[in-house]
Amino acid sequence: MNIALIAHDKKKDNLIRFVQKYKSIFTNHQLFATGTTGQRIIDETGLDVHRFQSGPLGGDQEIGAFIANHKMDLILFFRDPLTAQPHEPDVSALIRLCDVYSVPLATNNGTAEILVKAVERGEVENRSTLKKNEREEGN
Ligand SMILES: O=C(CO)COP(=O)(O)O
Repeated sequence: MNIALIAHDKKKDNLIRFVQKYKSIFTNHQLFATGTTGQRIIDETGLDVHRFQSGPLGGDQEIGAFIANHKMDLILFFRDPLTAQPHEPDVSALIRLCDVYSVPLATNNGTAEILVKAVERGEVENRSTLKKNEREEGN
């Protein structure tokens, strides 16, 4: 399963703690992240992470492109709702694409807890498999 991990600056500590807590689950999946978030996860958890550009430099859009190509199965995006982001349009576009493609998205710790437990139980669908099945069924 391809999982994207993203956190705004004031939520990065929060995300790191979350990834450490569920490291045994994350270790079984392919992890992707925006640049700074990804580097911190690598440094502080030892997990293998594919890093995109930093969010303000296009990282959110790169993850969006993966979503549009059915290559991202889950997004955990620890957003900071109290700080204006210079790349707010990119943030909105990423969230919009999750809705366009029905990709599960958590924007806070509480929802992320629920989703990661669903991943552990094997309840989150793999997008590429889902797309292949739809093609075969002619949808
Ligand atoms: O800004 C971000 C998401 O919108 C996160 O980017 P960084 O992980 O590079 O800080």
